[in-house]
Amino acid sequence: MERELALMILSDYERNQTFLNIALNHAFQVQKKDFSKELVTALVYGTIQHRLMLEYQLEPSVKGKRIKLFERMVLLMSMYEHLYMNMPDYAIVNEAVRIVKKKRGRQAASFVNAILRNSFEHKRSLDDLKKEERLSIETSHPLWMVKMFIKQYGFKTCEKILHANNEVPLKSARVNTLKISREALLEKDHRFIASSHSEDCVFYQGGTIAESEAFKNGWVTIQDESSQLVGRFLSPDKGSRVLDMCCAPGSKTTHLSAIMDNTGSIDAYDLYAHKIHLVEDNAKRLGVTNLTTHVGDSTDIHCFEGEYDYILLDGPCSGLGVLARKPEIRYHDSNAMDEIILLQKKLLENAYTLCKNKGIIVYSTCTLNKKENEKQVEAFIKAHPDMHILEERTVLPYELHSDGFYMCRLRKD
Ligand SMILES: C[S@@+](CC[C@H](N)C(=O)[O-])C[C@H]1O[C@@H](n2cnc3c(N)ncnc32)[C@H](O)[C@@H]1O
Repeated sequence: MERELALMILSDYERNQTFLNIALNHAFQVQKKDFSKELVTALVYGTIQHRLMLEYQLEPSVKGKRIKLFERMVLLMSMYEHLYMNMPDYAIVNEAVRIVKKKRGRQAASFVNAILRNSFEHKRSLDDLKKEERLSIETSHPLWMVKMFIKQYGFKTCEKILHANNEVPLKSARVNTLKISREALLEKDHRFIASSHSEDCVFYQGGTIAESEAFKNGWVTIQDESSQLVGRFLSPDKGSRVLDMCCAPGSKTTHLSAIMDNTGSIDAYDLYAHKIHLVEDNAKRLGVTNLTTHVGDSTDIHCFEGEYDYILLDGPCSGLGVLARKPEIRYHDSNAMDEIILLQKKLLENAYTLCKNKGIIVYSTCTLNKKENEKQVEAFIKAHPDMHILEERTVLPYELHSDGFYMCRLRKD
């Protein structure tokens, strides 16, 4: 049951080039029978997370053969179970053959059977590969990304980042202090434990956070710990005027409201109407009342120029800090990054125009690509000598077992 469902999700992902969480949520919603969500999630995410290693191991047995999409996903998932799930080989092969026979017929099943038996018997060594290629296959990150991280962070740090990207992310949430204190939440539900690194963060040891009473009551919202650091990095004063230029789905906007205790005002923009609805739903659940949402292009907002006390620009980015949560991002086309860098530059330019004198801007991204982070800010302050860096921080994914994040606080004066 779980394996069939996981294969359906993997095939949907592969065919439609969708995001894994979207494919997963869709399948979970339509599935009526009882099944282990945890096992399906582990099979799907694990297969995509380790894809390069799985393909490397299968390559000698499949070389030159045309393989249909469904069979390809069966081979990858079975190889994942073989290498990473501690399952006996006969059980993996029997299940794969049963499923392929049911969906594709006898011939396809015997094809899969032969390939799996052959590749399970002959584990391929990585010893002859160059250092960078070996790291690329071993951790399943494309070679261009490995080279980029080595260049920007050095080999040792790069190695730690890549391994951290293959860990299972913690179930983190932010306590919504508009409704409850962290102490009171911990008292009410012992499945939450406090993080020692930041004041609003808790980790959940129960099932799904979104199904907990605490979530339904608006006491917590799902947010990674490093993302929570961004709101505190801006720390707008109570009663101040705040602009959030790229707000959806609203994790940081609603955090800013909590920090301001619902005082002052927040204008929150996003380019897409359907995403603004998510922000509004979150704001309602969390009891946020100082927020006005707008659908709009933040490179092109002209009202209230020079009037905002605080601006958050948590803009679009390549997402290379969240590869544990969204493993599929690592296989995206690297050329898209140049376009994003240009968009970030335009957004920063407009942040400058909208910020008042002595105002504060926090620029943040969930990527570790320095061209989108340090280099972007460097070019920005060069163009605007009245902007000064107050503090700059990069959180690497292995430091707090969180997403990787970059944040920079700047003042205009
Ligand atoms: C990293 S996400 C923001 C996450 C959000 N700050 C949070 O914490 O929930 C970037 C957002 O920027 C939005 N975006 C992209 N280009 C934009 C633009 N030109 N103007 C406004 N929003 C934009 C995207 O739709 C996306 O929702």
